[in-house]
Amino acid sequence: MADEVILLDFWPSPFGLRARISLAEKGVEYEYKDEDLSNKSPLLLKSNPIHKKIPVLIHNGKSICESLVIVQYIDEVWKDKPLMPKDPYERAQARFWADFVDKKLNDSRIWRSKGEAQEAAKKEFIDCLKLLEEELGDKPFYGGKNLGYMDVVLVSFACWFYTYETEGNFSIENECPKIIAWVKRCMEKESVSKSLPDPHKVYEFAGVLKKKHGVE
Ligand SMILES: N[C@@H](CCC(=O)N[C@@H](CS)C(=O)NCC(=O)O)C(=O)O
Repeated sequence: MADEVILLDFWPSPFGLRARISLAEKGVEYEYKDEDLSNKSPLLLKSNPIHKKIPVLIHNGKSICESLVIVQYIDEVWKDKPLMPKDPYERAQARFWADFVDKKLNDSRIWRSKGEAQEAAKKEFIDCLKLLEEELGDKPFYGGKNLGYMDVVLVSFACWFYTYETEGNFSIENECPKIIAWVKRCMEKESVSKSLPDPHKVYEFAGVLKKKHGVE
């Protein structure tokens, strides 16, 4: 019997995008369900009762939560085009940098705030990207010759870069040209270019969110 794969997601979510890119890389067919996060579906509440967040992957009735866990699960179940490095040390490094992205890079103050808070967020963001540039080194991808786990984890934020730049009034390419060159390389992969939403649509969405939360 064919696998039943459902993804509970929300279109501009970088976390959901990690699952979408991984499933596309592996060529897995699935049912996509876009959630209204202000009115979460009973299925989402039942499948992720702890955090009540997207993404949730439901594979043959079993739910898997948290994007980093989901990407690793997808990689273990569908073995074609491995995302995780084979070597245990390199795997540990990939997990370390993925954790770094979630703890340090993911900061909505860069587009939601103004003044000092925004400047501080911008500086931290650029500092993080510079460290990530160093980690990439001369490799085409974090995964080496091919797209790997860390590439999937980080590139999911690329559709937000336009919002960060427009709201923060800076150019990521000027600050971190190697990161932008890497994003362009990732976008040559159909799994990435077909998954990432239009950055202008994301910007419009961010504007709506700011208005809703009373940020000018
Ligand atoms: N650590 C989680 C973060 C997921 C997350 O923050 N999801 C957001 C959308 S981008 C969400 O579902 N928010 C709904 C809520 O907080 O109620 C992951 O990596 O999956």
